[in-house]
Amino acid sequence: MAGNGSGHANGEFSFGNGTARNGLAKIQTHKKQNGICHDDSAPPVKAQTIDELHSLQKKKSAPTTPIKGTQGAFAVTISDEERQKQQLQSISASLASLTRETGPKVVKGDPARKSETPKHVAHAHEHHFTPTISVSDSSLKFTHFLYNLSPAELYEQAIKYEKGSFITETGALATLSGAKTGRSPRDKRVVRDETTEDDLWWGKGSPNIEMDEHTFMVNRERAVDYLNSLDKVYVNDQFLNWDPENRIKVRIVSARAYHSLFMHNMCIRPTPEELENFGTPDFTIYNAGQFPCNRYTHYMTSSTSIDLNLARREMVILGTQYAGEMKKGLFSVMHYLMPKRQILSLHSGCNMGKDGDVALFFGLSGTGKTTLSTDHNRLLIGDDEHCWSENGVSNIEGGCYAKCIDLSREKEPDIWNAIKFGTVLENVVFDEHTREVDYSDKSVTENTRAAYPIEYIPNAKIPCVGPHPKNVILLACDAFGVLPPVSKLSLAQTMYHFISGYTALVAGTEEGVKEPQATFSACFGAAFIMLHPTKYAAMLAEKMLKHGATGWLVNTGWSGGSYGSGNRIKLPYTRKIIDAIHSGSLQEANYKKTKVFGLEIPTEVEGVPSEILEPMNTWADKNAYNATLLKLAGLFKKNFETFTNYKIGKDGKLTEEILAAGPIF
Ligand SMILES: Nc1ncnc2c1ncn2[C@@H]1O[C@H](COP(=O)(O)OP(=O)(O)OP(=O)(O)O)[C@@H](O)[C@H]1O
Ligand SMILES: O=C([O-])CC(=O)C(=O)O
Ligand SMILES: [Ca+2]
Ligand SMILES: [Mn+2]
Repeated sequence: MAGNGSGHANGEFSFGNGTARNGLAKIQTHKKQNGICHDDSAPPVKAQTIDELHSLQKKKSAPTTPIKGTQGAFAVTISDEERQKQQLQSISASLASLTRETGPKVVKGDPARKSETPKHVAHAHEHHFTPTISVSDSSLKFTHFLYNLSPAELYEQAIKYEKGSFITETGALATLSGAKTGRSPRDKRVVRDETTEDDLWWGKGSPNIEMDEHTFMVNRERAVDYLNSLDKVYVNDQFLNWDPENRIKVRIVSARAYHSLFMHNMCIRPTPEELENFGTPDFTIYNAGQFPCNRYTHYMTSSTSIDLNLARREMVILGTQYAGEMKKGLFSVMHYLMPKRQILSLHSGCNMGKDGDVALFFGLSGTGKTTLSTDHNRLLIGDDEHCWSENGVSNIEGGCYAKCIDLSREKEPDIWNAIKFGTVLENVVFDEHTREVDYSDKSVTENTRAAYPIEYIPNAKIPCVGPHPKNVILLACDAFGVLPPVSKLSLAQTMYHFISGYTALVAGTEEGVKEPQATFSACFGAAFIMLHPTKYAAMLAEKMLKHGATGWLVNTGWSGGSYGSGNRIKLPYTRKIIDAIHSGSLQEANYKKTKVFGLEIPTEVEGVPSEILEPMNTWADKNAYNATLLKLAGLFKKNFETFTNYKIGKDGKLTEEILAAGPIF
């Protein structure tokens, strides 16, 4: 009966009578001189009212280090007031309608906080504004903007206002991307004008579906009107590219806290000081994804349109809330801007050994860039988008975007541990009570994803830059199960496979793909390139030659049969293969040449059963193997026909070598 108020030694139970030694303590009140009772167990709070008490909870955040350029004798110091005003003007310019003289009033802050009276108000578009009765209602309303909110603030916004937002057991923000759970490449359009006409890759095989300037403006206005019709929008001002000389300033205007947090994680986060001096962005995204495009508009073939205008440096998103569109839209922009500066942009992961040896991991969606570049024994430079310049490599992004389907703590511990507070978890299924995520559940989609800042990986290399690559690893997830787990490539073979960009597209990342199927995607990312593939290929060949990098082809796909009968190569084996590439031991191995594809395969790799290194050994039916091998070779040949008329680089010799480096049968 312990704890019941009375503890008689003999175990007898009784209620205390108030005077007994062991009974309940008698309530004592201290009589004060004025006769008022005080609960003085703790010092009183420094507030007179509840509102005042709540106002004490938060303190004003401000940059703590001095702002660059304001310290010198001739430095112009602008006041906080002035800076706020400039920022407001910049954002109201972003939100301005291009057809109406007055837009909504733009104010900073959360409309839910009624007590905070806006300090500054700007009219989106202010020139010759004469109030007349013909002014529309939209010019009288307020649009609030929430500027570079922190993850904690965005969590609160998402949970309060966005259905389907939940905190998981480990603290991640689980969210739904809506009807679209993958990118929509058939709805990605690029404005064809005088400059892009000659610069860009158009026509067969190109990802750049054309649209005209006028249609872009129609969609832009539609997106801006939608955003302005809301009570509030989110604005992110961030950077792309860790190379300080080639850093790009981006602004993302979006309607959802989910989108703002996603981009907070995926782009490079400015310091408070950098944000103060941000100025005008180099590129702006208008994400009105909840709102469809208008099918009566010219060029529109569905209710989704992702429109890129390079001259205006703007992108408009209508009809899809899949956040990957923003990430990959900006990647397309980099694929245009960087080659203009002789810098090669790459759809690759990148990591570095303790001794400074850098490896690039190319591959289409789902082939293992994120999984294999996230390596406990190496420093992570980035998982998806890089630049290779005269100075070495640099990550374009500030975060990672990992596939989560069947994620396990054992096989991918670093990614597992990165799924914590601040991480966006898209389209996963979780227990309604414990909020434990079931990573094997595909009920919403196969393409479940986690977006987290790169520093969530313990051995991230920050700043995310490194020296010139030593190994260039081409990842292919071969659903046919005929490509060897690893082969060493000549430069010509590397170029052949880079231009081919083969994989079996894993279900889900692109809309409408339900099971693996053979895909060829030039430069392992045709959906994102803007120039002709041979332009990137020539740059890669030149850089690999100059810096003595070795090319490798790694099959992270099937072994022992095609999809359906064989199995995916075990991740621990692939990791062993990658280890041997990094350590240099695979360079020294004995090799033999395969039939048809002419690939050099090692006879031994430490930690990998030797019999799987030659795919034919793993197939029970050798005839089926040979037939499948020839079938795939035929698909390669057919795909490469488009490129046979192009010269790669200055040297005609390399072009011929590349053509000869494909399958021969
Ligand atoms: N042998 C293997 N090698 C690599 N990945 C494997 C292997 N077997 C299974 N996988 C799984 O395949 C997926 C690879 O996805 P990953 O996120 O690395 O793709 P990605 O190349 O980064 O694609 P994206 O560009 O779409 O982000 C992971 O879910 C991983 O667990
Ligand atoms: O873009 C996405 O949605 C995911 C990704 O990295 C890719 O598909 O290459
Ligand atoms: Ca990835
Ligand atoms: Mn990718």
